[in-house]
Amino acid sequence: MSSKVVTIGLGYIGLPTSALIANNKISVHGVDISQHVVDTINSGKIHIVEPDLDIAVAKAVKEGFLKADIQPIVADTYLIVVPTPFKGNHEPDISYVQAATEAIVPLLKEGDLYIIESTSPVGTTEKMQNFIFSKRPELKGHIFLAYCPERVLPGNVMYELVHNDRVIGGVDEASTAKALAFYGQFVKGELHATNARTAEMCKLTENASRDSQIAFANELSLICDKAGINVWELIQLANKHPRVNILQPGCGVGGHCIAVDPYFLTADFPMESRMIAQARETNNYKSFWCADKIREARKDFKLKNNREPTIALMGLAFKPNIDDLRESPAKYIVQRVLQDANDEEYFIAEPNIKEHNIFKLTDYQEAVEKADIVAFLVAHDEFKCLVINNSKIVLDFCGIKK
Ligand SMILES: NC(=O)C1=CN([C@@H]2O[C@H](COP(=O)(O)OP(=O)(O)OC[C@H]3O[C@@H](n4cnc5c(N)ncnc54)[C@H](O)[C@@H]3O)[C@@H](O)[C@H]2O)C=CC1
Ligand SMILES: CC(=O)N[C@@H]1[C@@H](OP(=O)(O)OP(=O)(O)OC[C@H]2O[C@@H](n3ccc(=O)[nH]c3=O)[C@H](O)[C@@H]2O)O[C@H](C(=O)O)[C@@H](O)[C@@H]1O
Repeated sequence: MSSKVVTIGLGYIGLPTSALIANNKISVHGVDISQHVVDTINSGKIHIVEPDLDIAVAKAVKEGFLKADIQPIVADTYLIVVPTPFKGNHEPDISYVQAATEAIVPLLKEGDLYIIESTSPVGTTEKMQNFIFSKRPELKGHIFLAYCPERVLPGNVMYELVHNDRVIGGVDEASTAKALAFYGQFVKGELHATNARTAEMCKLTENASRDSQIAFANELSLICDKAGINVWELIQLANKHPRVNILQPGCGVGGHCIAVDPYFLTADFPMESRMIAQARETNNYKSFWCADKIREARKDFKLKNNREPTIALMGLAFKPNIDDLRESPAKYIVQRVLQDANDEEYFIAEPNIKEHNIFKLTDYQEAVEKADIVAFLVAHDEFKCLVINNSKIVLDFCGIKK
């Protein structure tokens, strides 16, 4: 049983995890390189948006079980929850995991448990094991190392952290057993034991699988557009088959997970992961295609009406009903269509954010009223209730009217 946990990285995953552990009356020392993050948490507040997280953090800090700091301290369990982005060439960047590990190497002692939760390329846990033992050879055989990926869905993190099943893979059986006992203290979902490489691969598989399934839906949308078939109706009908379950097409795939993690496979296994790579390309191409459709609609309108149209671009977030713009296909489309246009021809609407440092935002109802062409990029709930005058041209890339 853990008496002291150090979590490294207090973001969307590290902070909720720290609060959950602390609220199970286990002392947590949360570490982040951002002084703002540390100060905010120590004042009992939060720096990210996630339902019920504020209550969990306030309680944990007030009761003295959660403290944030810039530096780690001696503990018996260390959790690595730092970002794992990709570099410009789509190669995984594990430098944050490396830096976080470096920071705790001097603190490690016999019997300690080291766990990586960050989404990582296959072999990362073994790489960190080798790194730790290169610095501290006397720890060989005396500490436990494991990988346990996080699967929570933003917006429902506090529930899923407790109730989701977890896949836990140690570098050896003793490490797996030790990590299972750790998570058993606060997870109610089932805990599945495996080895570290399989656990790493499992996380990448889950997100690559979803990416490929969305690519299939996006490919269908391209075929249907050419064939003059309503893709939303088609998918609804196909899904009436007992063994078919097609996902929804959209304007591309965004967020910092599904649009990123499959590259961790294509970078390391380029010859073996051609379908996964193709799915990434299909989903990226879909955003490009949507931008071109908007440009075409603009040209057609100009030819028919002898004037430039006004265009409403509806949504900037990477998926419905959130304010997160990371890797957002809608944002990419807006940037692309604005390249060859005058700002005054466009109204950009994103009901989940108040202002943006690059785009001038317009109220979504006003945008629709003023526009000749309305392009729906994100299926936000607000947009579904809009009544649109028949005189307007509607480009529905996300199934608003399905
Ligand atoms: N956000 C999500 O929905 C999910 C994320 N993941 C994975 O979890 C990992 C963490 O992601 P998020 O929490 O979303 O990232 P985030 O960007 O919200 O938070 C990471 C935090 O780590 C801090 N940090 C960076 N380097 C550090 C260091 N050397 N020492 C201490 N702190 C450091 C940053 O200042 C930041 O506050 C990533 O690998 C991500 O792919 C997995 C499942 C879901
Ligand atoms: C396999 C899986 O469902 N992974 C989840 C995913 O969270 P995320 O919010 O990124 O996933 P998402 O809701 O599928 O959205 C990703 C992107 O895909 C698009 N999307 C999604 C479903 C669909 O039918 N069509 C579609 O176009 C969304 O609009 C968005 O742009 O990635 C998370 C992560 O790994 O960080 C993971 O924890 C979550 O459980």
